[in-house]
Order: sequence, then C-alpha cells, then structure tokens
Amino acid sequence: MVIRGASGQFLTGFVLYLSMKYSSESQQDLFRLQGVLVRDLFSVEPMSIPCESITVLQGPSGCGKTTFLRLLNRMTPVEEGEISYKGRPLKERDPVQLRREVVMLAQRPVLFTERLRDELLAGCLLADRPLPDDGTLKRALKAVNLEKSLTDDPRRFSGGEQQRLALARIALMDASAVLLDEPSAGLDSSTEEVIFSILSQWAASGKTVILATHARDLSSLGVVQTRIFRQGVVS
Ligand SMILES: Nc1ncnc2c1ncn2[C@@H]1O[C@H](COP(=O)(O)OP(=O)(O)OP(=O)(O)O)[C@@H](O)[C@H]1O
Repeated sequence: MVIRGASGQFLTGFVLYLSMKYSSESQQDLFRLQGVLVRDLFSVEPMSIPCESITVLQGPSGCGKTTFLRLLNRMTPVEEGEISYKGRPLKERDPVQLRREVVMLAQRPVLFTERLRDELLAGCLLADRPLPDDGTLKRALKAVNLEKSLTDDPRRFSGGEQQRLALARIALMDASAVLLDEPSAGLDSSTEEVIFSILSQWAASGKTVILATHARDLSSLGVVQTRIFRQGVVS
C-alpha cells in the first residue's frame, strides 16, 4: 500500500512537471531565443516572447531591429543559436506557412492593387484563407478608423491611411504573430496613438505583437515588454 501510494505520488508529480514544462514552452511562449548571434551586429540574451503580448524593440538606427524581426519569420536565417516557435525549432518550419502565421509589416506598406477591396483581399489570398465578404471588409476598415469606399484607389491615400489599410489587411489574415517595423514612422502623434491602440486590441484578442519603434510615448500600447539594443547586446 505504502509503495503504491509513493509511486503514485511520484508519477502524478512527474506528469504535472511535464505538463507544466510543455505548456510553458508551447502555449505561453510563442518564441524562445537561446544563444542567438547575428554576424558582428548583435547577440541576444536568452529570452522568450509570450503569446498575446506586446514586445517593443528599441535602439539606435542601424543596431539591428529590422534584422531581429526578420529572424522571427525566417526572412533572415538563424546562423548561431536557436529560435523556437510554439515549442519547435523555427528552422523546421516551412517558411511559406510560417509567414502566413507570423506576418511582417514593412516600414513602408507595400500596395499590390488599385482598389481598396482587392488590397484588403490580397492578404487573405497570400494567407490562403477564404475571401471575406464586403461587410467583413468594411468592419475591418472601421476597426482601424479608415472611412473609405472599397472602390477607392489606395495609392492616393496618405501615409497614415496606407499604414492603417495595411493593418486592416493583416487583421483579416488572422495571423498568430505580427512583426511591425516602425509602424508609426513619419506619422503624427495622434495617428501613432490610433495605430498603437489597434496593436493593443490585437494583443488583447490573442495576437502576439512585436514592433520596432523609435516612439517615446508607448502608453497607448498598454502593457509591453521592452527589449533594448545596447552595445551589441539585446536584453
Ligand atoms: N541582408 C543584410 N546583409 C548584411 N547586412 C545587412 C543586411 N540587412 C541589413 N544589414 C545591415 O545590418 C545593420 C542593421 O540593419 P537594420 O535594418 O536591422 O537596423 P535597424 O535597427 O532596423 O535600423 P533603423 O532603425 O534605421 O531602421 C545595418 O548596418 C545594415 O546595413
């Protein structure tokens, strides 16, 4: 009786340990970085990026923020160290599928078409998702505070409007993580605030947001973890 009880307790403890380990690696942390070193540019202290969080990358121009973002969707290969995504090595992931889940928004939004409707659908086509109807597209525009007709030409939009269009396009893709390279660069502070509060809503609704920014006021982003590039080390 005693022996069975003891072994039962051990087994329960062991299973509990395994399930905690599994859940901490695959559910709570979307990315884990260990021993990552990029050329002579920077090294990364061991870090994790939790699911449904906002991580802000800060540092002077040229320190490697864009390069860091590109590591996370395999646009830049990891040469030293290891990055895991959802508990599995990133290098084992199919890059095309990975970039449907971990979507990157470049510093200047790339426009593919001459009609707002097609522009919004372009993300879904890339992500191989069913195409939403006009009602869904209009709701996505409303969520980013963009009052435009679906037949408008996005090439005539202002920089801030194009940036919000790019956010709506990403929202429709239903990505698990979004990498943003200075999403408010060159925009006024009220547009920056709108963009940051959209990112905050994304994190609250289940997306993981990682952005490089020079912005000083991060209050409209809500709770963030900040990673600073200093003297070749990201900590
Ligand atoms: N593919 C590449 N091969 C070699 N060097 C590169 C490559 N891409 C960028 N670099 C260099 O790596 C350094 C870091 O560039 P990166 O764009 O990551 O910096 P950043 O912190 O995002 O800068 P900024 O704030 O100005 O956008 C720069 O010196 C850049 O010239």
